[in-house]
Amino acid sequence: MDSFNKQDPEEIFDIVSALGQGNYGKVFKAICKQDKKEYAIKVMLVNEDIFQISKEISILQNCKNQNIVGYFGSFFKDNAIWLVTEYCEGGSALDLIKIIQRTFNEQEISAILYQALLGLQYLHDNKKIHRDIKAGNILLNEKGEAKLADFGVSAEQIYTNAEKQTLMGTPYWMSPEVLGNSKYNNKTDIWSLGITAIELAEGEPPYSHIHPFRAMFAIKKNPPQGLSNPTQWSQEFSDFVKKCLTLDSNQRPSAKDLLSHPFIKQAINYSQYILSELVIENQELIEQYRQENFNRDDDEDDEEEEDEDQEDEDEEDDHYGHHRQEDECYDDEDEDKVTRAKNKKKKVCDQESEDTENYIEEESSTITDNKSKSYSQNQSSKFQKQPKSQQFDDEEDSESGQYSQTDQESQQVSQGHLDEKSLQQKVLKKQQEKYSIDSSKQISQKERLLESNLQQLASKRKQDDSTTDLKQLSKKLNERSDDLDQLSKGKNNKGLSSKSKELVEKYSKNCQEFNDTSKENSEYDLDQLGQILKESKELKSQQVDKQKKNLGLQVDQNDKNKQPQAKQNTQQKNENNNKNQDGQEERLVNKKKITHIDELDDDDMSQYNSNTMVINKDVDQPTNKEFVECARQMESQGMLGNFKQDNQKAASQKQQNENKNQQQQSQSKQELKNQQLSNNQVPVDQLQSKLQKLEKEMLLEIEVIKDRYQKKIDDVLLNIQQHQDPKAAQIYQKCKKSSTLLMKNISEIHLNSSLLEFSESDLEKSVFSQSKNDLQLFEQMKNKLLEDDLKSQQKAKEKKPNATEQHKENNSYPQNKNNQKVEKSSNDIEHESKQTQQPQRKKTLSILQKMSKLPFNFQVDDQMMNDMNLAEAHYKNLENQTYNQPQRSADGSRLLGPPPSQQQPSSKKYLPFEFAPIQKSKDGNVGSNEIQVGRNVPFSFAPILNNN
Ligand SMILES: Nc1ncnc2c1ncn2[C@@H]1O[C@H](COP(=O)(O)OP(=O)(O)OP(=O)(O)O)[C@@H](O)[C@H]1O
Repeated sequence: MDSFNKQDPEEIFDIVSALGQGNYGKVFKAICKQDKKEYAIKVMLVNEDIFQISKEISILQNCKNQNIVGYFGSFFKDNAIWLVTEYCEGGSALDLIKIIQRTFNEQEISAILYQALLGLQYLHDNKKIHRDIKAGNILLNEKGEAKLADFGVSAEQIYTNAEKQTLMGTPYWMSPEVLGNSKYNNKTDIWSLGITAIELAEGEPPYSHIHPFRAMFAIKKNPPQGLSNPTQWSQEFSDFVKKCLTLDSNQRPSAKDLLSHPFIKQAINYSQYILSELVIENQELIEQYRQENFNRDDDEDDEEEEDEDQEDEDEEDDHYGHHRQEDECYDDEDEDKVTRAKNKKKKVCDQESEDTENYIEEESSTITDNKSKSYSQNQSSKFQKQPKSQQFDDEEDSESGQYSQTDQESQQVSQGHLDEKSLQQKVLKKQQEKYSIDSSKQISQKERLLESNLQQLASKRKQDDSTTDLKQLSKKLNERSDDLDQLSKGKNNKGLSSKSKELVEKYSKNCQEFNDTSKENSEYDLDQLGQILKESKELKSQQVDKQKKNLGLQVDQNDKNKQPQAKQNTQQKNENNNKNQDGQEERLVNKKKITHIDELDDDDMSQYNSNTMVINKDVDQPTNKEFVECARQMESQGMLGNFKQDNQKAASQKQQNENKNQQQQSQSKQELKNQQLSNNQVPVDQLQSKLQKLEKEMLLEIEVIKDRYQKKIDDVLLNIQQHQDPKAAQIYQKCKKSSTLLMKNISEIHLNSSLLEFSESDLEKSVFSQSKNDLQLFEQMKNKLLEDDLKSQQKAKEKKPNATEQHKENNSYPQNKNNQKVEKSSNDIEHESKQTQQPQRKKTLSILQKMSKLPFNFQVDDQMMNDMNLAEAHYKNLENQTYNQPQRSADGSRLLGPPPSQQQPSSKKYLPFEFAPIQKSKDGNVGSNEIQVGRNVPFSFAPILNNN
């Protein structure tokens, strides 16, 4: 009694709430009036075993370790012992499993077991055996410390019974050596720790589905070897459990050994952190759980007072409890009843059950008196109604299974009950006081809890639902617009760089991902989508017109007319709808929401498509093969719907047409490509086809989304209208909200789409300006050649009079050496002129040839066309002149044909016939003799004459 504090504990502590109910008494949370710290007080009724309890307490007093629950003192009041220990905010590991409604994960398990092992190591080093290791006896606090508790009683029992091989502990956690009545040592705690590991992982110890008494024999006969389903767990964990459950206790590793097991070693760094988080995170739930339990226990106690029989049944239901005295009068029927009532899953086969039953019969008679005694002693009744003195004194009654109480004992029990009852009432009163004082605090706490729950829910939702996907998507699309930026830069640098190619591929991938993610999100706002599509369509149409104008192309009036036509169609459709649905006004009002989305039906989409494509229609459309491939990809993702069929039809038709043209085109395309490459020009077709493919993909995406929108919104509206379904209305609202995000992404698509167009237009401009440059170059060269030509003409004129004179003098083409000389010198001049002009001509013509094959229907200006036509005509004329002019024989007596070298003038091959249609002169003659050399004809194109 010396070890007990003589003071009245109620003067020292304020009991604030109940923490739990153990087999030996209730545990309360108390605040020390002096230091204002929180403590846990276990209130146990005592009897003449008080000396033994004080011995236990003294042992507890000697245990000072971070992983053993701290002891602060004990009080004796009203036949009850108040055991004051440190308060652990998290309660027991078993409590936590119930609170968080899940078993622990491996990290958490290793964290708990690591610290439990530290506690065990301390105990074992101090020659103590806990003997009741289980999840319910491992307490956790906010600091993340795990502490072994409830060992006080065990410690006492160690002293008194260890030498006698006493049956101690809680059946499911008991080691085979304890159950086998053989000598045991601290390794029994290791076994129990192994079972605890299973309990933490699976929620229950092995054999928990059968009655504790039967389980004892089952364990002995067929000891558990490890986790039920080791493949679900890591090898380390599985191995750890196996090692703990080594049958031969000598071979079983010690706490120290296990502290260096890989499964435990890994927890050294995170153990406290993880557990602290677990406790803090669930603090509110823990409080709630305690409160509920306290109220429930209180109710149960009231019922027990009213009905003793009921109380006995409650004791039978003590499934996880220690052995009870009633075990001696164990009744198979009762046990079956309990087992059935528990409705536990059957892990052990029937054969085993039968075996165990037989075993019970055999073995129960062999349990020693001593064992029975200690067994009974350990199994004091749940609410302490069975005084320990009787457990020891009334052996006969215990063994025969008779439960009898003397009046005196009944008095004690009732007194005990009263004490406990009054204490509870006090607690309740205190709680009420506290709650009334702190009611506002409580409310705000609850609000906070609610708020944090909502936040958690929201953040979970955020993670779970597709809004996250949309956010990611938006990010990706943003990236994509950067990509396109870079792409256009790449383009300006002439040709698709590998980087650009990479970007295009990346973009396609993004599109793909967009499709995937948007598929999951079915809550779109059709209204807004429709609006955006409409705007985008208009914008695009404007852009197209502008670009066409810039390029000197005619704006397709049909295109302009198409849109209003589509609108007219839709309006017509709507009007019809209205007519058909006369008398259903309400529905019409709502239907409008859909109908103006109907405006963006297939008509508009195809219009939209044609608008976006018109600029490229003569250039290099993506092949149908590519298109079909794209459609196929989307189909494989189940995204095409009706759109697919239409497009497939269109695609196959297009394919047929294209096949016809393909052969013709491919040759010229290849030529153009080669030329472009050789001239270091933009490989326009490559770029164009890529860009168009991207554009197509985007349009498909939009179409798919639009379809899905329509269906969803239709459904929802129908529900609202027809069934007045409030849930549908809610969904609709939700739909509206979530659509904002989606719209952002759709706008992104359009933004990018515009970007794409802009880059197309950039491309065109760049080609156009390049062509312009070429034109200027051409002009410069032409002028220079003209100048040169005039100069050489001038020169020729200066020298020609002699020749002419001589020619006049020698009308009959005499064989005159001088004459010949003169002729030769004239020819020389012409040849000189030809030689200087030829490279320049070559260059000019190559430019013209290049230009003739330029994309985008490049148009040659009038002046240039005129020049070229004149050049051609002049050439023809000269050719005729040359061929028609009679040559004279060397003696001048007869006319000869043109020399072989001039029969096919070499300059002919330079003429750009391909692109310069022959322009007839005013009189309708082409290349007539009327055209005079050196007057209207650009001299550069005139073939050099050999005026022999
Ligand atoms: N120091 C403590 N801090 C916080 N809660 C505690 C503390 N001690 C006990 N509890 C709570 O009280 C409950 C009852 O504890 P107690 O040790 O009396 O019983 P038990 O371990 O559940 O059963 P048994 O009596 O079989 O050992 C525990 O489950 C735990 O939730």
